[in-house]
Amino acid sequence: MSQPTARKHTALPKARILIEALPWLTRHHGKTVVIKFGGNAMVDEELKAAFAQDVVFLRHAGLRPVVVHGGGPQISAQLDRHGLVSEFKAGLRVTTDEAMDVVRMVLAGQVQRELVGLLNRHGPLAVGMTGEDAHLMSATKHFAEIDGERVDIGRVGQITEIDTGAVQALLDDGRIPVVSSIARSADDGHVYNVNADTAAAALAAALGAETLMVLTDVEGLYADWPNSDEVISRLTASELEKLLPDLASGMVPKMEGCLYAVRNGVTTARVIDGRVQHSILLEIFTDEGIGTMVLPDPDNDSNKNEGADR
Ligand SMILES: Nc1ncnc2c1ncn2[C@@H]1O[C@H](COP(=O)(O)OP(=O)(O)O)[C@@H](O)[C@H]1O
Ligand SMILES: CC(=O)N[C@@H](CCC(=O)OP(=O)(O)O)C(=O)O
Repeated sequence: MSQPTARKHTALPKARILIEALPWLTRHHGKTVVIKFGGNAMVDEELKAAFAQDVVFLRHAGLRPVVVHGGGPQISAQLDRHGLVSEFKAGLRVTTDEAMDVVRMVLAGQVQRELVGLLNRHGPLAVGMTGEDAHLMSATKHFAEIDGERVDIGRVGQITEIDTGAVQALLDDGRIPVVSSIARSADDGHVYNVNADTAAAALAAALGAETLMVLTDVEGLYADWPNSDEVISRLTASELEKLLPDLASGMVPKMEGCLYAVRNGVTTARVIDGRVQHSILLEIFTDEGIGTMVLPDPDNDSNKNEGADR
């Protein structure tokens, strides 16, 4: 006779955990969240599977998650197999026409397919697309700026327009769009390689997303990288803007993207450690968060549309 009572008690902590999440879930019900999964965080099979579980959890909890994925290391490995060297300028890959074919093949044919497969283990949810599909992302050629000089870095694109129609239709249908950061050229028949952080931020702003979450291979934005591992836990758009000139490598497009997002209607942009299992749920369900949170300036009306160059 005592068994049912004992079972009830064992389940009580689980019930409490679910109820603790209730205020967050109520606040975010129906909201769009754009999650950028960086190539450097996609290193381990268990981590990738846990990432997919978190995204599916958000979807079943009533949010509208959109995944934008990277794949920098995977592209570099494939270029290497083709005997092509990888060179980055201002955090962006110098992309020859030959390299562009490899970029497209790896992002759309390999990395995106793998994520779609992992998400669809949980049901008919994920649909992969690139920025080429249904005019999702149009771009023109982007020139890097190095020491005040305009530098040609090949087929790297700067997003000029986003048509969110197809993504919204998928979200309305209960699907999880998984987007590769390749854009169609607005002026010739080519395609462009767009940094995935930049693409995620632009898409988050265009969708009017509540949150942009960027998963990477560090704990967050370090105050004095590489000399110290002190993570900046939260900062405003203006504070971030002051730090931008001192940032290096992959953090440049990431933080420019966060700045653009919060200055164009996204409520928070977060950089979190994708090497930690279930980092998305940890970020959501811990009050202080686990990474770096960028917030709009208290009165951000004057900042509208002054974000990063794109
Ligand atoms: N201030 C900083 N804080 C954290 N990481 C930084 C900083 N400046 C440069 N980095 C570098 O940026 C990298 C993250 O960018 P990137 O390699 O492009 O990751 P992803 O593949 O996730 O987009 C980190 O691994 C680190 O080496
Ligand atoms: C122009 C440019 O640099 N494009 C990136 C696109 C992939 C990407 O951004 O991947 P991560 O998020 O893993 O860095 C590249 O070719 O590596």
